[in-house]
Amino acid sequence: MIVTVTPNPSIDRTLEISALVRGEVLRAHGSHSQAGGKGVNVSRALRNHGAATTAVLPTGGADGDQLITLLREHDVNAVTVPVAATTRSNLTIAETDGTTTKLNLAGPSLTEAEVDALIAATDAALACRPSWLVASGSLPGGAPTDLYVRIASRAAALGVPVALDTSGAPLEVAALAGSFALLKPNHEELAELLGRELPTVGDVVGGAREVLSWGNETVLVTLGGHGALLVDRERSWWAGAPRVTPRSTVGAGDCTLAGYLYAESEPAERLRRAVAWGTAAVALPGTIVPGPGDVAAAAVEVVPDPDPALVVKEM
Ligand SMILES: Nc1ncnc2c1ncn2[C@@H]1O[C@H](COP(=O)(O)OP(=O)(O)OP(=O)(O)O)[C@@H](O)[C@H]1O
Ligand SMILES: O=P(O)(O)OC[C@@]1(O)O[C@H](CO)[C@@H](O)[C@@H]1O
Repeated sequence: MIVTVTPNPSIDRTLEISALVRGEVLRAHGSHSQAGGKGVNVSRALRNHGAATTAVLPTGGADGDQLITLLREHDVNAVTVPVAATTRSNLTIAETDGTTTKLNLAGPSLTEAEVDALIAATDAALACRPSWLVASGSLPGGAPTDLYVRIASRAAALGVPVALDTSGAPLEVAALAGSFALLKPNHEELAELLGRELPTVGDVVGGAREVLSWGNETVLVTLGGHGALLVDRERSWWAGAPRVTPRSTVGAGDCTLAGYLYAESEPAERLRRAVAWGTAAVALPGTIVPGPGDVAAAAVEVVPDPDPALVVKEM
C-alpha cells in the first residue's frame, strides 16, 4: 500500500490545439478533464498498475465535488478532507508538435483547522503502515511552508519512508530538514534549490550528493526528454528511453515517481521502471496516466555511474 498526500490538488483541464498564437481566437480539436495534482497522479498511475494506494487530499466547492467524481471514475481510493474554498482547475494547452503550456492557479487557501484536518487524515492513512508516503505538489495558501516536514516526522515515528516531490520554498525547507527517503526534483528544481546551473551529469550528481549530505537518502532527478538520474551516497545511475513524440508532458514526473515506488527492486531496475512509466506518460494526452499495456521497460537503457563530463541536454 502506498499513501499519497496532495495538499493542493486540481482538476486538470486540457485543450488540444494545432498551435498557440497569442491574441487570436483558436479552436480546440480536443479537450479532457482529469483528476490532477502530483500525489493524485501518483495514486492514479499506481492504481492503473493494480497497486494498492490511497490518495489523501482536500476538496471544496463544486469543482471539489467534480474532483471526487473524477477520482471515482479513475477508480482511485481517496480520503477527501472537506474545505470551504473551491478546489482549483489547472489548464494545459497541448499543441500538435508536443509543446505543452501549463497555467496553474494558486488554489484555495485553507484555514488552520483545515490544515490540521488534512494532517489528521494523513495520520489515519499512515496507521496501516504503508510501504511509502508520497508528499507531492505545491502548498495551498494557509499551509505552513514546513507542512511536509511535519508530515514526514509523523511518518518517521511509524517507520514509514517518505518520498517528496515539491518545488520552491517547501522543497528548500524540507530538503534542508533532511528527513526524506527520496526526493524527486526535476533538473530545474534541483538547480533552483542549489542556486546554481547544473549543466553536466557530474554537476547534477554532485548537487544531489549535497542534498544527501543534509540527511536525505536518495535523489531521483528527472531530466525531461533527457531521462533521469538516480543518486545515492555510493552510486549513481542514468536511464533514458528511445525518443517519443510527446502528446502531453503533464504528470510525467509523477508517473516516473510512481514507477520507482511501485515495487521493491534493485536501484537500477527501479530507475528503469521509473523512466519507462514517465516516457509512457508523455505519449498520452492530457494528464492520462499509463497502464501496463503502455509501458516498455525493456526499451529503457540504464547506465551505472554515468560519465560526469556528459552534458545533460545532449543525452
Ligand atoms: N519530452 C520528453 N520526451 C520523452 N520523455 C520525456 C519528455 N519529457 C519528460 N519525459 C519523461 O518523463 C520523465 C519526467 O519528466 P520531467 O523531468 O519533465 O518531470 P517533471 O518536471 O517532474 O514533470 P511534471 O511536474 O509535469 O510531472 C523524464 O524523466 C522522462 O523519462
Ligand atoms: O501547482 P503544483 O502543485 O506544483 O502542480 C500541479 C500540477 O501541475 O502537477 C501535476 C503534474 O505534475 C498536475 O496534475 C497539476 O496540475
